[in-house]
Amino acid sequence: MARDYGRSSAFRPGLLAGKAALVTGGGTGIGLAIARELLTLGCDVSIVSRSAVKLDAALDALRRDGACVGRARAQPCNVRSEADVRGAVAGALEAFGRLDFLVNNGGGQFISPAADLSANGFRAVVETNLLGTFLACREAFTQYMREHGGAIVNITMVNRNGFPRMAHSGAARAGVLNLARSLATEWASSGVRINCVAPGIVYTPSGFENYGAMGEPFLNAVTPAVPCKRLGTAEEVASAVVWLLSEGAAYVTGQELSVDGGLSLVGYPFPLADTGEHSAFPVYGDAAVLPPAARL
Ligand SMILES: CCCCC/C=C/C(=O)SCCNC(=O)CCNC(=O)[C@H](O)C(C)(C)COP(=O)(O)OP(=O)(O)OC[C@H]1O[C@@H](n2cnc3c(N)ncnc32)[C@H](O)[C@@H]1OP(=O)(O)O
Ligand SMILES: NC(=O)C1=CN([C@@H]2O[C@H](COP(=O)(O)OP(=O)(O)OC[C@H]3O[C@@H](n4cnc5c(N)ncnc54)[C@H](OP(=O)(O)O)[C@@H]3O)[C@@H](O)[C@H]2O)C=CC1
Repeated sequence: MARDYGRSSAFRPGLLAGKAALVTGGGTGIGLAIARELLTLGCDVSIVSRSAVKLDAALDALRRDGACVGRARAQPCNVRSEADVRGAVAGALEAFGRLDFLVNNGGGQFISPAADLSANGFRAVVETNLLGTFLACREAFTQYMREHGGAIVNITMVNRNGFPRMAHSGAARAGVLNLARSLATEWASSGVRINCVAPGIVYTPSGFENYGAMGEPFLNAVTPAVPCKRLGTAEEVASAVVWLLSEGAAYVTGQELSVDGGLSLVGYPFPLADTGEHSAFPVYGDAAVLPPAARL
């Protein structure tokens, strides 16, 4: 029987009652699923992103959702803007009086061979994913968590072997993980934990719209490469985020949890065939000993 993951939770009801969270990119896809899960467990949630239209639609859906127990609010914020991020954290605190949890989910990238990336395109992706995460962490810490403790989860990406055609994003996400490790140590004395969740390929209509015509061929190529033979759901990512925020993860900090159906165990999100011809790759020794099947 199909289960409605969007309206139920694997966690006990009321688990996060009396807590408050800020979720960046909380109006769509994975961020919206995280907001919904937190609200279902009794947490008050501020969602922020650039588009007021997306935020309004999300807020409307969350407020109509009978499973959402906590209070929801929204505030436009571009995480690349220091002033916006400062205002988003201040707004969340003003509304709910506390900020126990921060989820840095807002982000993204575009597909491009590295050789074609402009400096501005590289900068846009690094600013969105790495600078934006840093700014939100710093503001949450200085405005509230330094005195009161808290838990932070950053959404990164399965990319430990790099991410061909998304080199800008792979570099930024690796930076986010290293940032998390530094902050986990620096801020431990304030009772702040910080971890990352690295999704594999998760189907979100909003996320894949971003890739236009390139999205479908990618899906066709990647699904067979996942050991679980399917893509992930936003709710599967949200569930991992909630566990890391919860007191059940009290001894976990500075870590990255992959939610990827095993994809990180077997290679790249992009099939190697997609990275071009390899006949130019040099050989040392006698190339003639390699049978045809050993050299494509
Ligand atoms: C199919 C593979 C899936 C793999 C798994 C991953 C899935 C996901 O992550 S799903 C999430 C998808 N959602 C998003 O990515 C949404 C957020 N993304 C964005 O907003 C943009 O990608 C952004 C991060 C680049 C920010 O855009 P914006 O601030 O609007 O950027 P500008 O228009 O100011 O452009 C700056 C710079 O970047 C170049 N650029 C932007 N888009 C593209 C593109 N599609 N292709 C090539 N270049 C692009 C743009 O040209 C600018 O550079 P210059 O022209 O040199 O000034
Ligand atoms: N889906 C997948 O397979 C994977 C996704 N991820 C990451 O997970 C996160 C969520 O992705 P997903 O839900 O799939 O896709 P979405 O496109 O639905 O989510 C991206 C969200 O980030 C927000 N956002 C983008 N740029 C900014 C910005 N500058 N300031 C504030 N908010 C911003 C967007 O809202 P708005 O446009 O209103 O600003 C949107 O809500 C992203 O960081 C994504 O890269 C990682 C690995 C795989």
